[in-house]
Amino acid sequence: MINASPTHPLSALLADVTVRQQHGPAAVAVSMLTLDSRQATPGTAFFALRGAQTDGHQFIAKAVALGAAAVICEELPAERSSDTTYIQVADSAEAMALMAATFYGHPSRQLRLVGITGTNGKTTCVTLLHKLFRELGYHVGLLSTVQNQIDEQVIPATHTTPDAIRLNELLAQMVGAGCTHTFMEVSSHAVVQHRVTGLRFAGGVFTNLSHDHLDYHGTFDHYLKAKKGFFDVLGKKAFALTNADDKRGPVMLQNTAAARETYSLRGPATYRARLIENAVHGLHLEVEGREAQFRLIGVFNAYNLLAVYGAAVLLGEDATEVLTILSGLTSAPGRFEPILAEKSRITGIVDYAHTPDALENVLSTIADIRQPSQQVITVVGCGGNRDATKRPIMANLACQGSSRVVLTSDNPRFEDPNDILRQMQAGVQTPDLGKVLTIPDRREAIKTAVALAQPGDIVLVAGKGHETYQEIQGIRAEFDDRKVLQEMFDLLGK
Ligand SMILES: CC(=O)N[C@H]1[C@@H](OP(=O)(O)OP(=O)(O)OC[C@H]2O[C@@H](n3ccc(=O)[nH]c3=O)[C@H](O)[C@@H]2O)O[C@H](CO)[C@@H](O)[C@@H]1O[C@H](C)C(=O)N[C@@H](C)C(=O)N[C@H](CCC(=O)O)C(=O)O
Ligand SMILES: Nc1ncnc2c1ncn2[C@@H]1O[C@H](COP(=O)(O)OP(=O)(O)OP(=O)(O)O)[C@@H](O)[C@H]1O
Ligand SMILES: N[C@H](CCC[C@H](N)C(=O)O)C(=O)O
Ligand SMILES: [Mg+2]
Repeated sequence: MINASPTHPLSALLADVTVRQQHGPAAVAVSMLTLDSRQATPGTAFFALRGAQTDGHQFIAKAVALGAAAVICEELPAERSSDTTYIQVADSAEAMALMAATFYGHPSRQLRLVGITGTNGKTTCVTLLHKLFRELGYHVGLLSTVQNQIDEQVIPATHTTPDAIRLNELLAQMVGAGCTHTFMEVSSHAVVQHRVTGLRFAGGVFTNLSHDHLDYHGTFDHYLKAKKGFFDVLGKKAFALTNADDKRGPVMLQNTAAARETYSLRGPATYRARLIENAVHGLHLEVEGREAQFRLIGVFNAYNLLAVYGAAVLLGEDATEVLTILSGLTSAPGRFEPILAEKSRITGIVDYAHTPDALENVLSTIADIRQPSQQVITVVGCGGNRDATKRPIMANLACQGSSRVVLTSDNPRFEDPNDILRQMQAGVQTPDLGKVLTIPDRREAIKTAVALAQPGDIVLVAGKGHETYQEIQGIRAEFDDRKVLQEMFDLLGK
């Protein structure tokens, strides 16, 4: 983690940290922070984190051998170097976040930082907010699954929410570039791993909660608590905006000190909207008494638009101006992105639906806007080394909403793709068996779906959205659903 920040005395970096034990001088100079022993150099502070795969405490000696000036850990090693200062804390990840914020000069305090959390819709909302605030004339930062941005400058993203060191480094760059606002996704992993601890948020937004990541969180209740943890620590000057129509929406705000605000398409709320039409050319909504046409499609996007509208108004923007700009915006890449076959009028849709709820929403949106003559052919897979319990559910949902389904691979990672596909097949009900094909190679699967499509039909390719790779055994090979779909339209003369 290279940075150009000046050197800080360790004692200054510990200002917000409760130290259990200290061995060595606190005046030692720290020029870099890292959570990876392999990145340690002289002057580095190394944080020993307990991870999902391994325990960073095992690598303390390695970091010290590479010159680490300080080690922050939960358990002190028995053998210690006299050239290194050892700090024992209750939670290394928490200490890392607090120290990273101090190291980078608390950039979140110099921005209006808004975090969006929820199972689905985070990328869509932060991307819309970034575009909206750019059009409103601000310098704006973005931290999202697809990419990070400072105004129009793109900085590739490795995570939905970066680790605390990288996150504060990026926020500091945003401040340096004159940004006044930053919109970021807050994943449940990020909350649990203290990636956002110590940041000052101007607001938090909740989209929805449904089945995902049970591999990591263990139970739905733990997953809910992770999301709620974000609102629990918001300050009293912040706003907490929640989806009143989601069963878990009100729960999120139970223990927050922030101002409680709500949005709803169904009942009373701070920000209310009414669906007038969900059509192939976009949504027609009435938002707080004003009618507006939007380019985004699907009732779920009415929620995203309303959340964005509410957040913008809570940040002090003019409601009419916000609506006018929002009505012209397009969605994030790979979210209900159309790929059209000109000759055959087949509509390809690439969408990042990788959870049961997202897939159900996308398919019901297609059902709402399609003509009765249009058949829906769905290509879908489930990620490897991720929540396996969603596999049979997603296969069944694909069958419920489609005339034909091609089950295929989606980043099998270190799992055998055939195992994943067998688990998906287990969710297919007997009457649906005839409509399902299983083709592990994603390119072949898309080709087959295009070959099956009749003129005018709809081919939904779900799960990878903006992703430009297929990850197999740790290797990412180039793969873009949008390009492959277009390639197959051309190849098959559609
Ligand atoms: C499950 C998970 O969240 N893992 C994250 C976690 O890694 P980990 O717990 O597996 O780490 P580990 O391999 O056990 O290692 C423990 C510690 O030892 C250190 N180490 C390890 C080896 C060594 O030689 N030296 C050394 O110091 C590691 O740097 C680490 O600090 O901490 C790492 C550092 O921050 C992350 O990069 C890593 O993200 C992995 C790559 C990942 O795939 N995460 C996904 C699941 C994730 O975070 N997703 C969410 C979004 C989900 C959504 O959008 O819905 C996200 O925010 O991106
Ligand atoms: N408000 C919503 N409710 C339900 N489903 C949604 C909503 N918004 C988007 N979706 C569906 O979820 C998919 C992912 O959307 P998006 O990328 O905005 O979510 P995300 O929360 O950022 O996901 P991730 O956790 O992977 O970062 C979309 O492609 C769409 O299928
Ligand atoms: N943020 C999610 C994205 C899943 C996207 C899907 N294509 C997959 O690879 O499983 C995750 O890392 O679990
Ligand atoms: Mg996202």
